[in-house]
Amino acid sequence: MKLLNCPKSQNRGYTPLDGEKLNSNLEDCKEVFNILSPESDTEEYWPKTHEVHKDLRNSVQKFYKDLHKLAIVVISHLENALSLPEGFLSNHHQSHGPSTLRFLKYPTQLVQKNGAGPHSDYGTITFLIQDMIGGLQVNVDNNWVDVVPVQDAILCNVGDLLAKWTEDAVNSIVHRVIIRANKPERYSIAFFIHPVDETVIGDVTAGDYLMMKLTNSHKTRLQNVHEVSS
Ligand SMILES: O=C(O)CCC(=O)C(=O)O
Ligand SMILES: [Fe+2]
Repeated sequence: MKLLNCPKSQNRGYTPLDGEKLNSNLEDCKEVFNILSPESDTEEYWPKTHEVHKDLRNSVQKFYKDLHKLAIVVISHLENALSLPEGFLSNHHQSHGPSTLRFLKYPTQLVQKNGAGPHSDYGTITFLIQDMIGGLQVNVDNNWVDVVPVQDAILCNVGDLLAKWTEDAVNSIVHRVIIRANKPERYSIAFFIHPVDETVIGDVTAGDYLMMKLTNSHKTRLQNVHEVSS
């Protein structure tokens, strides 16, 4: 199956195993497929329809919309819990905004390897769905603690912009993925909920912050099209 590589200035489409570093000091070992909102999604980044199930794109777009609705509910509850005015956070999110749905695959390794380097997520909140293989860890007081997979659970992480926005009433958490030796390949899905680009948070706009973080994590891309085993 052929997939168009993610352009450096954007966060969409396919990123190969060596295409991204979530922590500048470490090579990641993961494949990624990102989609933006259905309104800004274009066919060119998808595999050709004869290579995948014909409903794949529609189902993923519907999944995006459902997750976005759920995110607005969670963000509204957060406003309430943090005694913020109604709409203070939620009004700055739109279903056709820059939130990103990401599918990740971590291949089997013979020795333990870094899957995704230590980082915090960039946006408002992240929903994370992981399979039962394990390897996700959060950093608590300088110790790595396993996030033990729970069937059908959705994890919710606080992102950097939400921490800034709430003046650290909530904090983004540093996390990573390690690939333990001889484990089956691991799959996860992340939905990054980002405010619309022009939202001013502290001394930055959400769009500028996101662009700065994404540009740092994307390595130089040498090829445009990748042949991917399905
Ligand atoms: O695969 C995972 O469980 C985590 C991925 C992640 O943290 C990310 O893509 O930001
Ligand atoms: Fe993350």
